[in-house]
Amino acid sequence: MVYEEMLPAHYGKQLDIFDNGSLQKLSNLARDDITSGPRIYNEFTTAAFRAAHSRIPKFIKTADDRYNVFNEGHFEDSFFDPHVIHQQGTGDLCRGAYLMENLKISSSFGDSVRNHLLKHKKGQHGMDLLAINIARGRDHGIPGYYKYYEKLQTDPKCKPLYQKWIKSGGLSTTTKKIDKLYEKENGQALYESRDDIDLYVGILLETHLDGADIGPTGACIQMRQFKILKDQEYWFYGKTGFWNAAIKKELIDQFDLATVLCLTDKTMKEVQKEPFIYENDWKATGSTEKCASKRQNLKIIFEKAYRKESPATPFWARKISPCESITCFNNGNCIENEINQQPKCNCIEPHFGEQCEEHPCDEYICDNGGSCSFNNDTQTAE
Ligand code: HEM
Repeated sequence: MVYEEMLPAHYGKQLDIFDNGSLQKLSNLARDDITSGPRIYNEFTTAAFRAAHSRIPKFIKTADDRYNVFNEGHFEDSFFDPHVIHQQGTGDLCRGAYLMENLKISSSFGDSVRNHLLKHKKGQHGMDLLAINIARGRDHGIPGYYKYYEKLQTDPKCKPLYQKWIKSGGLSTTTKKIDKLYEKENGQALYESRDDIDLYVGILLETHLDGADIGPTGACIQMRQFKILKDQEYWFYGKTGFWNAAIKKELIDQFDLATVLCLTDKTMKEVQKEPFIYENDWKATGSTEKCASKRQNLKIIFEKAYRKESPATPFWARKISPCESITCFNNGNCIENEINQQPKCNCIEPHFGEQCEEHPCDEYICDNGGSCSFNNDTQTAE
C-alpha cells in the first residue's frame, strides 16, 4: 500500500529519479546484506514526515453511503469528541474525507492545528502544532535546514532530484522565501542568520518538485527512510517458510487502501480505485471499485491462506513443548519427563550440568602450559 499507492501519489515521476527508481523495485537483499538496520531517522520523524501536518484541513465532513454530505463542522470542535465516531460511524467519516481536497504542503499551516490543537470544547484556545514541531526538531538536536540542504545535494541517491529542481527554478523561488526569514525589518528578523533556520521550516517553504507534493530536501529524507524500511520489510514479508507462506504474501499484496476502506464498515458499498489521489468527480469518471467483490476476493485468499498452507493451529496458539524451552549444549539431547512433563538434558559424557554446559576440565587449572584431558576409564580429569 505504501510503496505501490502512497509513494507514487506523493512523488509522481520523481520516484524514477531517486536512486534509479529503487523504491519501486523489490529488493533482492538477503538479511546479511542489510547493514543499515530498521532505523528511523531523527530528521524523518521530527521534521520531514511531519510536513503532512500542514495539509490538515479546517473542516471535517461526513457523508452517507451514497456520498451525500450530511454534516460539516470545524475540525477544531471535534478533539476529545468520540461522539462523532459513535454517531456518524467510521464509514461516514471516511466518505466525507474522500470528498475533500487536501491542503498542499506549505507554510500556511491550518488554523485548526495552529491555534486550536487539542482544544477542549469549552476552552478558548488549544496548542500550536507548528510550534511543537519546530521545538521537537530543536530538542532532538537536529541540524538546521541549510546543513541538510548542502549535505543531501551530494548524496548520490538524491543528487538528481536537486539537479532537476535547480534547473527548473525551484532553488531561486525557494531562496526568495527563505531569505525573508532573516531579513531585518525595523531592526528585527525571525531568524538571526540563515544557519539558524529550522529544518521543518525549510521543508515547508521549499518549492515542490515537479509532479510531487514536496520539495527535494523533504522528499530526499522521506525517500531514504522508505528505502530502508522497504529493504527490511521485504526481508520479513518476502521470506517464505517463515510465518508467511507464499499465499500469505499474496494476501498482503491484495491489501490496497480501497480494500481497507471497504472493511471500515458494512455500509461501504463502493470506493475510489486510488483513494490516495484526490479526484473531484471520481464516481463520474468510473474510477470505482465495488466493496462486495473486494471483500469476496479477500475471503477466498484468507481461506486458502489459513486452511491449506498453515498449520492447523496458528503459531501464536500453538502449545510449546517443554523441550523447546531449553537448549542442551555439546550435543546433549532433551527428553521430556513423562510424569511431570519437565524437560531434561541427556548429556554426552564427560559433559554434565542442567544444559550439558559443564566439562570436568572447566575447573582444572594446569600449570606450566599443561592441558587437561578426561580419562574415561577412571572418570577423572588429568
Ligand atoms: C488530524 C491529523 C493530525 C494531527 C492532529 C496530528 C497531531 C500530531 C501530534 C500532536 C503529534 C505529536 C507532536 C509532538 O509532541 O512532537 C504528531 C506527531 C507526528 N505526526 Fe501527526 N498529526 C496528524 C496527522 C499526521 C499525518 C497525516 C502525518 C503523516 C503522514 C503525521 C505525521 C506525524 C509524525 C511523523 C509525527 C512524529 C511521530 C514521532 O515522533 O514518533 N501526522 N502529530
